[in-house]
Amino acid sequence: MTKRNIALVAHDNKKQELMTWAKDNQALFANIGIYATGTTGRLVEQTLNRPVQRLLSGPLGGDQQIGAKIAEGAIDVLIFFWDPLEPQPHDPDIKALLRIAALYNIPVACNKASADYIINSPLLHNDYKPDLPDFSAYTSRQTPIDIV
Ligand SMILES: O=C(CO)COP(=O)(O)O
Repeated sequence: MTKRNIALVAHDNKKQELMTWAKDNQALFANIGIYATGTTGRLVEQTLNRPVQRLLSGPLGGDQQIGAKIAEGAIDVLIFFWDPLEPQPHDPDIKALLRIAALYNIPVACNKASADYIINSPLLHNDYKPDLPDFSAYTSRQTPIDIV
């Protein structure tokens, strides 16, 4: 079976909830690679006692790095417990990450209920791969752009 990679991200007020969820589902992660933003990743490593591909902290560019990995096809699922009650300084980056996840047609969970659905989905544990959208109409322009 193709190896899956999951991205785990949580805002500060949601980190405890994500760690509890990750611990509760530890067995289901056994054969899945984990990417995470900096602080979330450190906590996941401690909680699950396993290595994680840690990127930068979210406010320092970590959300954008996760987004870039999704665009490269390296991440299959995004579990992002974002905080609906507190403004974040890097809100544009968060929005960009959610946009990229939608664009590349990967499953996204924003809370425990949706994360439970995804992690228990048989689709995650077999060879199912969502279709990649057809971007051919958007790839490099065939005609030069006139700049006046
Ligand atoms: O801010 C984040 C996501 O937007 C998460 O970053 P940290 O995991 O470094 O706290």
